[in-house]
Amino acid sequence: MPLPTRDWQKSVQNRLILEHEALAYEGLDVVADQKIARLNVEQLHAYKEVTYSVLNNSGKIFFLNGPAGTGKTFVYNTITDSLRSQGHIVIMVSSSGVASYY
Ligand SMILES: Nc1ncnc2c1ncn2[C@@H]1O[C@H](COP(=O)(O)OP(=O)(O)OP(=O)(O)O)[C@@H](O)[C@H]1O
Repeated sequence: MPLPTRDWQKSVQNRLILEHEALAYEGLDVVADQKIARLNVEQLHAYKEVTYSVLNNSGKIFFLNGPAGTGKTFVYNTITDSLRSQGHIVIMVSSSGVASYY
C-alpha cells in the first residue's frame, strides 16, 4: 500500500477530537469551581484523587462506589467540567443500564 503523501491530520483534524473539544465553553471553569465548592469531604477526596492522577499522567483506574443518590454522578460531572475547562478531553462511557443508551 502506498503511504500518504501528506499529514492529513494537520489539515483536516480528527472530527471526534474536535467534537469533544467543543464541549468546553467559556465560563466552564467557573461552573466547575462552583461544583467543587459544593463537594462534601468524601466527594472532594475522590475529585482530588482522580484529577491529580490525570494531571500527573499517573494513569490510575478508580472505582467510585456508594449507595444510590449519594453524589457519585455529581462527582463525575465535577471532574469532567474541571478537566474540560483545562483543555482536556473527557469521554464518559457506560457499559449497562439506561446510561449506556446516551
Ligand atoms: N455536593 C453536592 N451538592 C449539592 N447537590 C449534590 C451534591 N452531591 C450530590 N448532589 C445532588 O444529589 C442528587 C443525587 O446525586 P447523584 O445523582 O450524583 O447521586 P448518585 O450517587 O450518582 O446516584 P445513583 O447511584 O442513584 O445514580 C442529585 O440531585 C445531585 O445534584
